[in-house]
Order: sequence, then structure tokens, then C-alpha cells
Amino acid sequence: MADQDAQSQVGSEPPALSVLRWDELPEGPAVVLLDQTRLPSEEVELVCADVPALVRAIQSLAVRGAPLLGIAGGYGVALAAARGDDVARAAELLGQARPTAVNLGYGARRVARAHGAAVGQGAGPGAASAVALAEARALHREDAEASGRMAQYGLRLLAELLPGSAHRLLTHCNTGALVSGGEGTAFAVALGAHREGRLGRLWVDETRPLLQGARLTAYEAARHGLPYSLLTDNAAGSLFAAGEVDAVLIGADRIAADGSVANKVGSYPLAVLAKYHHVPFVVVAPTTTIDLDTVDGASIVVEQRSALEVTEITSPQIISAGSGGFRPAAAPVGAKAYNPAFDITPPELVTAIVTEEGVISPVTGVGLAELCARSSQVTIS
Ligand SMILES: CSC[C@H]1O[C@H](OP(=O)(O)O)[C@H](O)[C@@H]1O
Repeated sequence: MADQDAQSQVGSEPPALSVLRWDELPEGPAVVLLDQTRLPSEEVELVCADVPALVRAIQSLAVRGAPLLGIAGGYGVALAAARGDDVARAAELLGQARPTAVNLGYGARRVARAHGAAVGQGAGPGAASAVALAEARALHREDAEASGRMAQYGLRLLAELLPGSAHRLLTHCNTGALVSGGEGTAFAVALGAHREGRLGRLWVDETRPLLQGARLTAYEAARHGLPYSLLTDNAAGSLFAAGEVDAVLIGADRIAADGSVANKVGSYPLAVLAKYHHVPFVVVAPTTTIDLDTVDGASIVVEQRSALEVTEITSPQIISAGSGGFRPAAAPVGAKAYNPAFDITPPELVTAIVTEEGVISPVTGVGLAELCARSSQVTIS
């Protein structure tokens, strides 16, 4: 098997990625992003000087991943406040940029609420803008802290679930530092296992059509020297059949009150495979991804994306090999395509949900409410 068997360099940590930051530029404040559509071939920053630019970055997945979308939503509202733009309208535009990840609307509304409260108490534009920025920074910090705690709970759970110490973990999409204020969600658990010498192999689903696994998780795994192997999404079944998967670790974009999990398309088939092969299927997500106001999986809005993402080869590396942005066709011109960005895994297929407030297993709606009650971030509405 052709492994991307990076030298395991436990102990030699790469510099932290600057995934998203607030910057006071000569021309004014801005949200500065590591443009994830250019990875892994180019590490390029994207400067968003206003909310429309940030909305475009969210919709193109230059910035992506539920927890990071929440952070981006918060800084986006702070940017509107700093510019003297309509804060309520900014929160609405940001919240509508992508429908499935609950964190995006949560982050935008939380900062808008803080700004509104300051104004209501008589704060002038400058003071209220400072309050908004402070709330966005608090959200950023809390997510980084949540990432560390999820990794610890996740490692403890793997020790309970899996015998031995060379875990073979399969992950889907990208759930590392590129989706987080810290080291991520599910990927942070795999990274923690590696640091403890407990990671035998990280199986990385390429995750068609936008290749978050091949482009982003492989990039993060290589940076950390993880022993990883990339696979096409449709090769996962044969890995399970060969007994090569000890557990599945995935993230989430929205968890409904009944424990249904919305995550990158392809997660549900993995859950069915895991059930059939008696392999733990573990979801790792902060409580800001739990949405008690959405009663069940059928109520979750699943983002439908352009057919072109399926009918054209969209990997930036392949596009850059084309001429003038030409996108090689992967199908006849004009072919119709079904391109849901997410799918829904029912609670009965989920072994456990790992959050920064603890683990629920088996998943029950009551357990989710209890976890949210423990979290300082319970005000999702
Ligand atoms: C832990 S959040 C990461 C989550 O977000 C991804 O979706 P997208 O790349 O479209 O933002 C995917 O669902 C990941 O599991």
C-alpha cells in the first residue's frame, strides 16, 4: 500500500497556522484569512475589509469549517461595527452565507448582541465597536480552549473503546486547525493520539468534490508528521472489510436536539459501514455546534452547492495547471449534478459525541441539553 508515511516526528511541532486574525491595516480594520482554496500548494492570505468580502470568502470556502465559521461570523460583525456599517444587517448577511453550520449564525448573533447591549447602555460608536471586537476575541479564545478539552475527552474515550495503542483512525473532510481557534475537533484527537504514541495510522478520506481531506487534512497531517494514508472516498468500504479501521472520527456542522448529526457529505455512509463492521463512530464537536432549537435531522437545512464542483476538476493545483483558470471537465459540459455539501447521520448510528463539556454515549437528546447547560456558550439562539 502506497503510504504517505511521513516521518513520525513526535516532539517536533510545526509553527501554529495563522488561520484567521483581526488586523488594523493602514487602510482600516480587516479580517485576514489563510485562503483555504489555495492550499496545499500555496499559503496565501486573503484580506476581507468589509462584510461582503467576508461573505464571499465564506461561500467560496476560503474560510470554512463550523467552529471557524462561528469565529469568522463574530469578527465579521465586529468589522461592520468598526466601519460604522449596519451591524444587524451584517449579522443577517453573515448568518445567511451558508445554511448548515449553526456556528456561523451563532457567532454573528452573539457579537451583534454584545454590540447592541453596549449601545443600549449608552456606549458611543467607538466604545460599542470595541465591545464587539472584545466579544469576537472571546469567542475565538473559547473555541481554542474547547479544542484542547475535546482532544482530552476524545483521547480518554479512545482508551476506553479501543484495545492496544496503535489506533487506526479514519477521518472525513477536514477538522484540524483550519476549522478552529485551536487544533480542531476530530483531527485534534488524532493529533493527541500521535503525540502520545497511540496513532498507528490516520486514514484520510479525500472528500470529493472539494477535496478537504486530500488538500487540507493531508496538509495538516504532513505538517505534524502523522502516519497518514489518503484514500478515495469509495475505498473506505474495503478498508472496513479488511479490518483496517479501529474507529471513525468526524466533525459536525450542526447537531440537532435528537442527536442527529449534519456533517460533510459521505459521513452517513461511513456511519452505516461502521455499524455493520462494529466499529465506533465518534463525532467530535464543540457545544456551539449543538442546536437544541432544531428538533431532528429532518429539520436541518442541507446546503446544496453548484453542479460545477462535481462536473469540473476543482482542486486549485489542477486548475493552476490549466491555462487561465481553465477548469478541466470531469463530465460532459452542462451535465446536471446532485451536490449536497452535507448529509445527516441519525443518532442510532453515532457511538458517541465528544464535546468540550464531556462525552455522550449513547447519544440522547437529554444528554445534549445537559452538556449545553454545562457550557458557558449555552445561548445558541
Ligand atoms: C468540525 S467543522 C468541520 C466540518 O466542516 C466541513 O464542512 P465545510 O468544509 O463545507 O465547511 C465538514 O463538514 C467538516 O466536518
